[in-house]
Amino acid sequence: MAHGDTTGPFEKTPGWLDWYDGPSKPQFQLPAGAVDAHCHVFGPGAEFPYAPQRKYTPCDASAEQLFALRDHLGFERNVIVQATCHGADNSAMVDALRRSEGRARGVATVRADVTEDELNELHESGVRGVRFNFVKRLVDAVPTESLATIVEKIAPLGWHVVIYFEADDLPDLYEFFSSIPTDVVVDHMGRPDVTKSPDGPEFELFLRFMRENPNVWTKVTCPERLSVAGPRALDGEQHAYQDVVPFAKRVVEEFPDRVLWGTDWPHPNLKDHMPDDGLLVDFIPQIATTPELQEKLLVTNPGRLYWPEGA
Ligand SMILES: O=C(O)c1cc(C(=O)O)oc(=O)c1
Repeated sequence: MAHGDTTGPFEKTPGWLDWYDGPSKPQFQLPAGAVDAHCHVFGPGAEFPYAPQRKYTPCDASAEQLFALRDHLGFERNVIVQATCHGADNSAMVDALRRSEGRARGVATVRADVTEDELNELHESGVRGVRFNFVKRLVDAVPTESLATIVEKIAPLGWHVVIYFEADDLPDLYEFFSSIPTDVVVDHMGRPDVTKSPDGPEFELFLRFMRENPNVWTKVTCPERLSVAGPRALDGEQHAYQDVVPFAKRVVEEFPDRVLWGTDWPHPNLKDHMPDDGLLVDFIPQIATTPELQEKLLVTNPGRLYWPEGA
C-alpha cells in the first residue's frame, strides 16, 4: 500500500498515509449517473509542483488514478476540489478537468486579484466554484474583505462558494457565511464533533445555519475523518463509522435537495487509517436509506449544481 517516501522531487510529510491500493467493489450499486462530488488530485509533484506555502506534502495522486477509481467504483463523473497543498495554482486540477472529457467539474482556489480573463479560462475548463478554507492546520487565514471581493468576481459566472471550517468556528463565521449571495456548499458537514449529541447545541447551530439560508448545501462526506468510534471501512466492514450515521442521516432527511456525497479520495491528512474506497461507497445506504434519497444525493443534486445544462 505504501507508494514510497518521495513524491517526485518532494518528500512526503512524515507519517503520511497513502491512498488505498486495490479497493473492493462496492456491494451498494450506485445509481446511473452518480457523481463523486468531492475528490482531489495531488500533483504528480514532478509535473505540478506542490505550493511553497503548503502545510503538508502528500503522496502523488494523478488524474488517471482518480479516473480509474471512478470507473472501478461505478461513478460516472467527478467534482475535483483544489487541494490546499497546491495553494492557488490550479494547474493540476485544471489538467485533470481537461483530461476528463467533460466528466469532471472543478472547484478552484483563487486570490482576490484574480482577473476576469483568468476566471473565464477556469470556467471554460470546467470550474464552477471557489473554495474558502478556514481550517487553521491547512491554510493561513485570508481576510473576509478579500473573500468578499472574490465573491463579487465569481457571482456573475454563476459559480458557488465551497467553505471548509471546523464546528467550533461556525459561531464566529456565521454572519459572514450568511452574507454570501451565491450558492454555498459546506465541506464535510462543517466537521461536527461526533462524540457530542446530534441533538446538542453544536450540531443544532449547523442545522439552523442550513434552515435559515436556503442557498446553503452540504457534503455529507468524510465519515472516515469524523468518526471516533469506528468501525473502520476495512476488511469487508459493511457497517462502518456508526457514530457518524445519525449526523449525516439527519441532514440527508431534512435537506434532501441540498446534499452531496463524495469519496474525498485520496483522503489527505488521515492519521488513523486509510479506508477502502469500495467500503466507503457501502456507507452511503446507511445515511440515504431509500432509492429516492440516493438518487437526489448522488445524481440529481450534483447535476443541478455542476451540470445544470444536462449531462
Ligand atoms: O481535512 C483535511 O485535511 C482536508 C484537506 C484538504 C485539502 O488539503 O484541500 O481537503 C479536504 O477536503 C480535507
